[in-house]
Amino acid sequence: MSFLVIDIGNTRLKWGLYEAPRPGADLIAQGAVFLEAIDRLSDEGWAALPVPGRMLGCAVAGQGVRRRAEEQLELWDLTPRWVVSQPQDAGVTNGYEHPARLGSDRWLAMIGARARVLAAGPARPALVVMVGTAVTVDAMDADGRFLGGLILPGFGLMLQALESGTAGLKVPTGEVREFPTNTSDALMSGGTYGIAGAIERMHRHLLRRCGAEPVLLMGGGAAVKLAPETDLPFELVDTLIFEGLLRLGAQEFPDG
Ligand SMILES: Nc1ncnc2c1ncn2[C@@H]1O[C@H](COP(=O)(O)OP(=O)(O)O)[C@@H](O)[C@H]1O
Ligand SMILES: CC(C)(COP(=O)(O)O)[C@@H](O)C(=O)NCCC(=O)O
Ligand SMILES: [K+]
Repeated sequence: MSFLVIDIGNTRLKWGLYEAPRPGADLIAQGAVFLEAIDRLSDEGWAALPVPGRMLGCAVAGQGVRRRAEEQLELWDLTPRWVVSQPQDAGVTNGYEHPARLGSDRWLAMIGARARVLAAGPARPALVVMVGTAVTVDAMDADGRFLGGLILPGFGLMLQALESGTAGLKVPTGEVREFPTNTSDALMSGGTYGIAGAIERMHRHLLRRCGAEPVLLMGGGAAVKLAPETDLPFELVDTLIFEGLLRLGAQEFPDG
């Protein structure tokens, strides 16, 4: 039975239709829309899709946005199910003080990352970086224990904050330069190196804590902007959250 996965972030809703709720299942179709366009999904992106049999999603953009997505899901006879971060699931242990307060997108990305690490060989620590509206840098040890993570503003939010909080920083988009010599480049380089620096810092913390080189996995809409400035070896994976949803989906819907 086909399986619809949905990831609602603070900028865009990403969706994917898989052939079954099972890790490694074939992706039949996928798409992404800005939150403003959610209300058109049933008329546009979803209109011609084969009817999904099951659905599982995560939503960190608030109740109102989630409800708008649920209205679009009425196109089909589906029960919407949304993931809440658990103390432990799918081989990952949640070290947050209040496990349910961890963003469900982060939780799913770590579940997806854990499966990837184990599939690639002997267990290793992992650094899971999601570059979206916000940037999260989450550390997981070789036993699948989430140790803790950082939250930073993403590219858009950093620039918006600087633009609205100052008189002299309303400038066109710049380039990343080692030694920026104009305002545009200074802003773009500051944001990029700010995020890259946080990743390097957390990588160091994790290496020190675990005594083993972590795998660095990066995803999210703006991960490609960061990739050229990341000196550490990394892997770009845009489907980490979907992979987490497939794993949880396989548990939730064991007979497909
Ligand atoms: N099509 C696009 N147009 C403009 N910016 C984009 C686009 N896709 C991704 N981005 C960048 O990625 C960020 C959002 O990534 P996304 O993964 O959709 O975030 P979220 O999960 O928070 O909704 C934006 O802040 C922007 O920098
Ligand atoms: C950190 C986030 C805002 C990231 O959201 P995104 O950039 O994917 O839109 C989201 O995961 C969230 O609201 N988390 C809850 C707080 C926490 O994880 O501690
Ligand atoms: K994010």
